[in-house]
Amino acid sequence: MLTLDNLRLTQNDWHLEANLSIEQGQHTALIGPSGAGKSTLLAAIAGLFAPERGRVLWQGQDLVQIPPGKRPLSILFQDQNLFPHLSIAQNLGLGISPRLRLSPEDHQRIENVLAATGLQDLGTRRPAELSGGQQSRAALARALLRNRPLLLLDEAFAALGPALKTEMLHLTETLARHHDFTILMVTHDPEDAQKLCPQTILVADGHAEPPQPTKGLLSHPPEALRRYLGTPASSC
Ligand SMILES: Nc1ncnc2c1ncn2[C@@H]1O[C@H](COP(=O)(O)OP(=O)(O)OP(=O)(O)O)[C@@H](O)[C@H]1O
Repeated sequence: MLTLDNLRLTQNDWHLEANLSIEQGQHTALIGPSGAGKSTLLAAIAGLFAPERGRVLWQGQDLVQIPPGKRPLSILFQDQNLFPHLSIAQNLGLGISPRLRLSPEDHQRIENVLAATGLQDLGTRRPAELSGGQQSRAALARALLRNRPLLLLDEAFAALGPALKTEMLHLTETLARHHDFTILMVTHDPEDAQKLCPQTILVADGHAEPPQPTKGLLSHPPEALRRYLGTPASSC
């Protein structure tokens, strides 16, 4: 279980508070107005942003003192952060050994995740030689190889066209179910939340609310969400 306990994040005069839990294996969307703090919340969970107070607990262990690279999670951004001068297989290998000292078993694991993400035979290419969708697959492959139980997606597929984005969401869901990953996904698209996430955290007005069923939240949005979605009050 992921628990945000009395968490408070601050940047200048902006604040966000969170008191909530997410069961292991759940797929949860974060949705809310621009600037509400969705990315900052993910960054705090990942250890890239220090909270003013509170705890981030995974399976009861407080992560706040654990450096980002050692936390039980992977984070995917829209900018896939692949090293341009390395092949895709080498980019993946860095996740196993920063000096690319890889055993035959490591090479086999890399081949396996490339196959699982539909990138078999593309491991020798550099990122620039892949399409946007294939680069997204490579970033997902890297997260799979890390095999950390919590997967944070910060608008990871937002730059892809609608069909490709849906394909990536389905692939992510299938692989996450297979590995029993817990997913937290920031999205601006309510349809993404509905496709992948049975529950959603609303981030608005200085609070990250406990998760609610996505369907109910989107069909009866509270005022802050209605303003953000542009839903007329009469339709609710
Ligand atoms: N480097 C920074 N220095 C100071 N304030 C920042 C910085 N980055 C973000 N903020 C502020 O922190 C708040 C939360 O920003 P954040 O990017 O987390 O929101 P968001 O909900 O992810 O927005 P969006 O949907 O537009 O990506 C905003 O008010 C923003 O202006």
